[in-house]
Amino acid sequence: MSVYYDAATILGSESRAGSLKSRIYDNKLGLGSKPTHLYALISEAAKYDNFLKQVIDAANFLAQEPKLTPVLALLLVHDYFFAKGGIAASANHHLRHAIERHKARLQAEFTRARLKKKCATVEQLKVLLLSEKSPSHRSAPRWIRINTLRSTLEQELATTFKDYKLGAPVLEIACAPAGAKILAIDEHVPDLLALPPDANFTKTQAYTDGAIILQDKASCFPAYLLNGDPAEAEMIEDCMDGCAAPGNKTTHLAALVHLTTRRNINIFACEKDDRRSKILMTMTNKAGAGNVSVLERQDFLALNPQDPRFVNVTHLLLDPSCSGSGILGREDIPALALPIDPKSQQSKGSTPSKGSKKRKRGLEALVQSAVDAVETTADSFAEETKETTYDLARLQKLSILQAKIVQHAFAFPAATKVTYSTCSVHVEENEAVVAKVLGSTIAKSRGWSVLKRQDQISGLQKWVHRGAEKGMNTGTLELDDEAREACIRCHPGDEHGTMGFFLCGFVRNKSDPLHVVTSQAESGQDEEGWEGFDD
Ligand SMILES: C[S@@+](CC[C@H](N)C(=O)[O-])C[C@H]1O[C@@H](n2cnc3c(N)ncnc32)[C@H](O)[C@@H]1O
Repeated sequence: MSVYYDAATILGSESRAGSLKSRIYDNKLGLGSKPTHLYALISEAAKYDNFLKQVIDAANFLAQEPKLTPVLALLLVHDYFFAKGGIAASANHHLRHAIERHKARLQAEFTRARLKKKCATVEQLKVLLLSEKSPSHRSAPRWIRINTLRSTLEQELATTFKDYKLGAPVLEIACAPAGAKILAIDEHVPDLLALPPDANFTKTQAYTDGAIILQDKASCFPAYLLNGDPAEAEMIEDCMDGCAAPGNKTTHLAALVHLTTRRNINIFACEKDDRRSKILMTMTNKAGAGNVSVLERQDFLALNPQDPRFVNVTHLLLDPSCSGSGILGREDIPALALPIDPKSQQSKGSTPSKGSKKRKRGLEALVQSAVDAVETTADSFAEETKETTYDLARLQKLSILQAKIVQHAFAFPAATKVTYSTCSVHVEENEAVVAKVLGSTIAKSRGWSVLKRQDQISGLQKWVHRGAEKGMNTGTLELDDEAREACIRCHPGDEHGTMGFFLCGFVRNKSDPLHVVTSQAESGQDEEGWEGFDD
């Protein structure tokens, strides 16, 4: 069976549940094509669908080809013009003939449409078409953090990325094909690179050695904010990552504190889920983060802040479970703009799947590691799961849990700095949580306040997107301007090429005599109690 028929089956109306990747790799449809080939064909065709539809409609040949459906035509014409090897079918295959019979007309319409777009080459055309896609369809760069526990930026630029041209704009990189040798050194976070979205580095030595880590730019903000500038970082004693798996932020923090002169900083990494605890162990070992102590299957809320092990914990990083609404849907089954079908006299778009309630970003793929995965194995170690439906009740439940986690962190006796982050775009999980914890008894009694913008590490001070405007906050929990300005937001799919993300830092002035530590606060007993919460 041809890859084109298989792709059409996946995109067909009967087979739309689940993510694109799961549809391909679960192979419940009995498809015979190589998964890598299928995935590449569908995701590439989806990038240029509007243009291809226009060319096919103008060439107007579908009525003469009874075996060509609009989906098949789009996929075949994509490969005819854009794939390196052209149409992937033998010289006498009927699908190839169905396109080649009309090649003069197709070529003329393709050239006309390309020139109308003022593009001298097909490569220029591809870049332009990608940049024209709406933000939700636009790719974000592949962000790569250099793990300074294993390597340096200079070393990686001279080896893994030695053929790459530096300094391309992020938008150009986000639109570049996998093979484009361009990259940018990030302007906000040190040791972070932007590369073309589909570039695959999982087969490189650097990846195998843990010298490079695939991590979204926004996900690098929390550890960078928590660590602060070099002078401030010298004040760090022990750290706690309360919700750590798979460990991207934990290993980033480990790398940052390693740059201080203090050699005995311990990072406790707490993870309540059994399977994710194992991933966390794997990740910290691979990254060479020897200063991380993993607390396996440990609920952060069940930790006693007074435990003598945590007496020196000064810095806490909190990145709890959230709705994942900021995660860019790389895996979604694309809704293709299809050519007009003269046989049915109507043009049908393929509607995106409402899909399963929870879309795992690849933990399944970890288990089925034998599968010939297209995407990187690192994507299997997803930081968060994206939920596809949100209702207010669910968001409020998450919000309560998130606020409890932050308030629990406030109770650690030596704590002076806490970061709270989510990959959610919802105010309920973000500014509303900040407002709630600032108003809590424990925050007031222990002197916790927001880490003001002017006191943030320079790269994040200059980050433009701050907390949601007044009036967007929910209920009575409004933040004042200073607190709103202290919040950091990343908007998914904008020109910065990040996922949707939220971050807020909190600091405590230990020496302030006004903030007498009450025994109630020290033991973590806020008026709401600490019974724990299961989401
Ligand atoms: C958003 S993910 C963390 C991603 C991680 N910070 C990273 O950068 O790789 C949230 C994790 O926290 C864990 N978690 C949620 N609530 C927890 C709790 N109360 N105690 C410990 N772990 C928790 C979840 O199982 C999940 O693995």
